[in-house]
Amino acid sequence: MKAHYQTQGFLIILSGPSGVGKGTVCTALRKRMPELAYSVSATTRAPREGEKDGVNYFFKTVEEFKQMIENEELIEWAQYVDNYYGTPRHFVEETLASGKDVILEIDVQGAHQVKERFPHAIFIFLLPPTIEELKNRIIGRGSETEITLAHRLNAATDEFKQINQYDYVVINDEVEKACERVEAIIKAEHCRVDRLVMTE
Ligand SMILES: Nc1nc2c(ncn2[C@@H]2O[C@H](COP(=O)(O)OP(=O)(O)O)[C@@H](O)[C@H]2O)c(=O)[nH]1
Ligand SMILES: Nc1ncnc2c1ncn2[C@@H]1O[C@H](COP(=O)(O)OP(=O)(O)O)[C@@H](O)[C@H]1O
Repeated sequence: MKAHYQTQGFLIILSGPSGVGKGTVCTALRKRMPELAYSVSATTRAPREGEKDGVNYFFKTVEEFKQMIENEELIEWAQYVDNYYGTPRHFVEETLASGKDVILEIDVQGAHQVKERFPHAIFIFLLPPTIEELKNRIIGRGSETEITLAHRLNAATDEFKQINQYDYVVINDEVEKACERVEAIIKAEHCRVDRLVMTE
């Protein structure tokens, strides 16, 4: 008898409201788990100070983004507060096939689409300890005007309602603790009985 784990990598979805700390937790997680591949999204949003094309996002014009949708180059895409965001297909499929796990840091609408196409993906909802803290984090980041802040908080109220569609919830009270929880989830998922492959 030979036992081994499934050789295809796992698709991990880290989602949750804007400002909860998805980017921060993902960056810290990649330090803890360098074997985890991170999918860089395409967006029509303007780069923030310090953001680099191909590192934080692939920055696209609306025309370029629409062409990517047309060519089926995205596994999911969503319009979020006036901009388009989407996950390039090629990198995700190639990396999973090579046996590496891939993490997507995407909004709740996108996570919903991924669930339809990749039902075995691992869905994690990152939750702020309180709404007040969520607001403070968005304000603290200094990236929003009063109007876009209000839009993001409104979107968050709808996003919380989707929490039951996720496999796991991780409260982002402290970055390191949240990372430990996500790491524990990924490691446990690798040992699930339905991931086991037995041969003679
Ligand atoms: N559906 C989808 N959402 C994405 C993607 N990339 C980023 N997002 C989400 O879009 C929202 C806005 O992202 P961004 O403007 O960078 O703001 P921030 O995440 O709040 O810093 C966030 O909820 C992101 O997680 C993607 O490829 N697909
Ligand atoms: N656990 C935490 N405690 C305090 N501040 C945090 C925590 N996680 C993230 N932050 C801060 O909150 C803000 C939003 O985080 P960010 O990673 O940009 O969120 P998201 O990617 O979900 O929009 C940033 O200023 C970040 O430094």
